[in-house]
Amino acid sequence: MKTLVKAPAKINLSLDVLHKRKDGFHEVEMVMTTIDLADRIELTQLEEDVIRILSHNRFVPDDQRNLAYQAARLLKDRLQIKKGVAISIDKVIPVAAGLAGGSSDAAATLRGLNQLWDLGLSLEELAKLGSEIGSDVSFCVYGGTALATGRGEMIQHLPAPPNCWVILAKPTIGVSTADVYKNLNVAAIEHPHTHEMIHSLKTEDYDYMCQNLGNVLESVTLSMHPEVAQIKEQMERFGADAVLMSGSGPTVFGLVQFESKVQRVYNGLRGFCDQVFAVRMMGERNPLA
Ligand SMILES: C[C@@](CO)(OP(=O)(O)O)[C@H](O)COP(=O)(O)OP(=O)(O)OC[C@H]1O[C@@H](n2ccc(N)nc2=O)[C@H](O)[C@@H]1O
Ligand SMILES: Nc1ncnc2c1ncn2[C@@H]1O[C@H](COP(=O)(O)OP(=O)(O)O)[C@@H](O)[C@H]1O
Repeated sequence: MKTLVKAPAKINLSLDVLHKRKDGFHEVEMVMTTIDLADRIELTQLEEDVIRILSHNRFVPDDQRNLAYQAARLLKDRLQIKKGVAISIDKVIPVAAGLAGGSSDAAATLRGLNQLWDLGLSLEELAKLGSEIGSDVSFCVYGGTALATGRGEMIQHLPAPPNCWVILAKPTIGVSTADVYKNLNVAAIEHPHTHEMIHSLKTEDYDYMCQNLGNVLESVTLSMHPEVAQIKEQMERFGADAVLMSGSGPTVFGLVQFESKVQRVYNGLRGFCDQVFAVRMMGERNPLA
């Protein structure tokens, strides 16, 4: 028995940090949306009681460090499932990029195993389990567009962003999310306009959405990796309507409303980065599986 699940990447249209919590995590306010750049996860039931990870990407761990492995382990332990699973990950989303690739693989594994093992869990129950794996996993269980608060695991659904293209450019460096949060000076934060961003989605106002993109982690990653600033400049120079770093980076995304401009921005970035993508926002939430 097999099931195939899509694991889409996310971008943060806005990312604010309110304060550092006693548990070491940061209290955040993030508007997130899924984009049409996805890993494909194939889950095959095994009679032997093991979890196997198969991936051709050398940056993806094939043991218990893999977030998809952790998702299967969590379901097996909580629901006392004795069956095994082979998890094959066709990796498309760049790794350690600020696009939640690992979190989305974990979320897709939760949704897929719910179906494969006929567990009957709701998306809410899967999202709650996912929050034990990582802060971004709950959002990835639902997909779509949402305001994420708490450490990222509290989800309020929002309307899909106005139709547009997203050009993504990832420099060869990888960024550690923990290091970026560690280097953030919470006292000096200039807060982005989260409520205005939400308003732009509710009123389907593309220009207002572009004006209100903001990410407080951007300046931290930029100071650690100046090449990210160069990519931002290129993206602006080639005509993207608005440009921002996603999550803790280093991926930079540019929004483009008209298809006629997409090729120009895409080609302009190809000379600077190996990994460049032109995709659509997904808008819609994930099906249960
Ligand atoms: C920055 C964001 C924005 O969407 O995404 P990425 O850049 O990783 O994609 C997220 O907040 C990342 O979420 P995720 O990658 O799931 O983080 P976790 O595994 O839970 O945490 C990794 C580390 O980041 C720090 N962390 C994470 C979330 C948070 N609200 N406060 C934190 O301080 C902690 O040091 C933690 O040990
Ligand atoms: N399924 C997975 N895909 C990618 N990375 C994974 C996965 N499982 C664990 N990891 C580890 O998680 C780290 C963060 O990866 P990723 O989720 O791609 O980035 P980000 O947190 O920036 O969105 C990587 O360095 C990698 O070692």
